[in-house]
Amino acid sequence: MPDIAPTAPPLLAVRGLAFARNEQPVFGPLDFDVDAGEALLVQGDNGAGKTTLLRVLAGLLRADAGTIVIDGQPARASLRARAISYLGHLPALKADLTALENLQFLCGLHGRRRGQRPDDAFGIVGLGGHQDTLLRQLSAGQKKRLSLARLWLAPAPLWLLDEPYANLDLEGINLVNRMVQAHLRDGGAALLTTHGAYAAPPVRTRMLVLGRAQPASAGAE
Ligand SMILES: Nc1ncnc2c1ncn2[C@@H]1O[C@H](COP(=O)(O)OP(=O)(O)OP(=O)(O)O)[C@@H](O)[C@H]1O
Repeated sequence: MPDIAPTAPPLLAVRGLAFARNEQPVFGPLDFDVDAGEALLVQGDNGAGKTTLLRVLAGLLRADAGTIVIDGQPARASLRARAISYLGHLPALKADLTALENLQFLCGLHGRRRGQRPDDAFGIVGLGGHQDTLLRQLSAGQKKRLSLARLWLAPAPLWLLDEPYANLDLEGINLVNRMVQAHLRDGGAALLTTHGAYAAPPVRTRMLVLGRAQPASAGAE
């Protein structure tokens, strides 16, 4: 008998996923997989449903049809909480806490990767010296960098990144790409929405184009 090694399930498997508002379809039905070590670039025009898709995957909106399976398990709330880190348009940060207090608070909620401390993340995202700055005194780009620090600290393997490049300077854009590369190298996966042409990180990437009459997903390197 040949020795056939069992193959790992995709980190994310989506089948027949559809979402409608007021009976008007926003997207779907969609079928796609994302493997560990892979990025999925979600593209489409304004209003095509990119943010909605990420919010459905994160469990913030309920799908009308379809299944979401994470690492071989149905995506129940407790699994999503462990497995998914969602970076949305609005940073989930508290205006009257300092930058460091925000990270400590979020690590308390979501846990943190082994060996990583909130203090260390400031240097990684280029916010060194801002630990004690109140969140409301940070610029939009600095807030985005703080959200990236939270993402960096989170232990979740599946990153859902909605416009992660927005408000960032060129160095910040490179930072996102380096973070995604390192995360994928560590066996994670990332879904990214973006309008930026520069924004495909140099990693194994699939494309998902929403809002067009064509197959929903196509593989790409
Ligand atoms: N809270 C809401 N209530 C009602 N309709 C909404 C709401 N949010 C989004 N929509 C509608 O759902 C559709 C998809 O919006 P979504 O934000 O997912 O698009 P998107 O592809 O992310 O767009 P963009 O590129 O502009 O960010 C749009 O037609 C939008 O008008």
